[in-house]
Amino acid sequence: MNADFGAPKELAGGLQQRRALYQPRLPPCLQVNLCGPQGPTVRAEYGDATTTIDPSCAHVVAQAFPNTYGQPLVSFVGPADAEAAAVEERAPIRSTSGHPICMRRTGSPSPGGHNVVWGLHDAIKAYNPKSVLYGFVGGTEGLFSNKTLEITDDVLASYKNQGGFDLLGRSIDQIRTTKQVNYAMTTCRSLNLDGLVIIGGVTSNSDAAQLAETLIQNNCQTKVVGVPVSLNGDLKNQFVETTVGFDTVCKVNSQLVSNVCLDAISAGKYYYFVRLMGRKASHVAFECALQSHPNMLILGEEVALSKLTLMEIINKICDGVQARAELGKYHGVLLIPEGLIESIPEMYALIQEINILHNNNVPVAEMPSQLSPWAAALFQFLPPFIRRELLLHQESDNSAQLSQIDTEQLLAHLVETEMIKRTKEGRYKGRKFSSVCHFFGYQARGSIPSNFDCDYAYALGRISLHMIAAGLTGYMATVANLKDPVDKWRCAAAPLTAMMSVKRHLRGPGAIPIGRPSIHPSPIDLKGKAYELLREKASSFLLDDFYRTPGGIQFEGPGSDAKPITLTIENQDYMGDIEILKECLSKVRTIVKPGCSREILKAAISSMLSVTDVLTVMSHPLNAELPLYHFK
Ligand SMILES: O=P(O)(O)OC[C@H]1O[C@](O)(CO)[C@@H](O)[C@@H]1O
Repeated sequence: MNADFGAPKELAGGLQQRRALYQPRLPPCLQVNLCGPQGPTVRAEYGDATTTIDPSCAHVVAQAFPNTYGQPLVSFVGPADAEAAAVEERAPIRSTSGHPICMRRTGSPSPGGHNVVWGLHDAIKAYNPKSVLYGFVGGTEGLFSNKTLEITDDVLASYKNQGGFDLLGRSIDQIRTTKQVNYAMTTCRSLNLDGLVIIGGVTSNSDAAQLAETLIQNNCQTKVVGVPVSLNGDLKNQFVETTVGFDTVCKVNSQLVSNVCLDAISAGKYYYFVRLMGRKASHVAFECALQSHPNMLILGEEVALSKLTLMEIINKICDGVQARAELGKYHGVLLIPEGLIESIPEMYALIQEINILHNNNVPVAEMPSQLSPWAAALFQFLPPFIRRELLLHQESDNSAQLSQIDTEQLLAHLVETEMIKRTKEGRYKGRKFSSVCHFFGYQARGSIPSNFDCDYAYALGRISLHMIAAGLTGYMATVANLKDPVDKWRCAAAPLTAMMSVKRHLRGPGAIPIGRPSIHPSPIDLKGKAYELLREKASSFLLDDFYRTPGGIQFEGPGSDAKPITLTIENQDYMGDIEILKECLSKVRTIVKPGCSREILKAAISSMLSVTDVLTVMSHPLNAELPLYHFK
């Protein structure tokens, strides 16, 4: 374990130091703490009782969480003057911010994670300066073994608005077994904690729900609160619009992808196969495609829905390569999510067989010989590097180690083989196919967080304190209206059980046990507006080299308040966007002549504006009137 957790960091002059001075903007209801130590506090308002996201399993969730199921939604509002409480009258709070992370799935470092701790610290001190905030060093293992670091202004100074999660670190990814839960409970008791804040994605927050329930059952007073932090962007539901870290990671990766696009078109000789992080869901790859317009994007969700086989995917890519060759183009960029491999039906079945062998403690060297005949045949067909990677021990959610499987190399290898075959058969007459592979994974995770992630994370940290102060347990801190400026954000808390569902999955041949209730990753909405837009543009992306260069993250000036396209589009209120529409029109005015045809207008809009703007213009009720409206 790193002994230097919490040690002051030397910040590079210029940008890094300047970022440390950035003061996150606060949603209105949280600004009250700025009124000074005697100022009023935030008030919790209780709404309707909740059930679960999937009503068909409400009874299972209710049974598993008898004390925390059905709790009401809570929203936080500014104070009523009469209720203003002097700081001195409030009892101090002892809270910790655990980062129960680790392993490989949830809780991995996400840009913005430090600001949750900072927000919580500032809120706890504003609540009562005598309150104490501890962080568990080394993540979950620090929680189990009660290794804490007191978070103070001095400790935080060089971590504000900085990337990574090196303030507290990470270890394993779960608080799940009875032993682990008991260790956590012992720590909560021995520190006499009022609250435990768990920062992470779907897995960490599912574990938080279980811990909250267990603590109540064991009369432990510590309140457990979850905070949605995950670069994967897959903790998304009617209560949670996005997770902290997703915006930054997509911006960094979009820049890298667009750099590769420009390189591809400049050199004109390589196909770049780029794999992006995101676990089972493809949100990161999807957002990066909307930002940078690569030639192809293979979404895991599409593959799973259409049950595309590996060879069908390869043929689809080869058809694209061939269509481009007919236009004289021998370069291109293809994006894939790391979860693609598990979305391919036969690969999924193979991975499941390997998992069963792992669960039965079969030595890795003996596994290939114990596969079923069809799985063994598929396994033998795969290149040796993929075989080795597939045999790695699975993650705690039974999935393969997705970050370690070079799916982009597998696809590039099979595409090359197929293109050679097509050449030999006389079906392809173009130049030799050449590929270069990349995995854009870890390089984005430690990035300096965007303004959006800084603000969002800091607000969630502050909300956590108000949740603990209100006595909430088994809840997640949430912020609504994220697509709008911060002064329109609404702060709330939603019961973790309300986000749960139960998945049925096979654990052994023929067995049909029911999974435990948990928060599951949300896939891309294949009926959503963003996906519809991407589909509309797919053939133009494939053939026209419609690359877009969003550039690096901006911290000041134009672009510094840009939000994820998917977040914006899915929450777009077209009627309310007349201002954006007008702005789009004024940009278009500079390149098309009055009275031009609708097609030219559409092309101009597409080439000049971001996809968000295009969608805004094209879907706006005034769209039908556009030429008249604007050009008369
Ligand atoms: O750092 P590790 O343990 O390799 O974890 C990698 C995993 O973490 C994530 O970056 C975030 O959950 C995933 O996209 C990836 O599969």
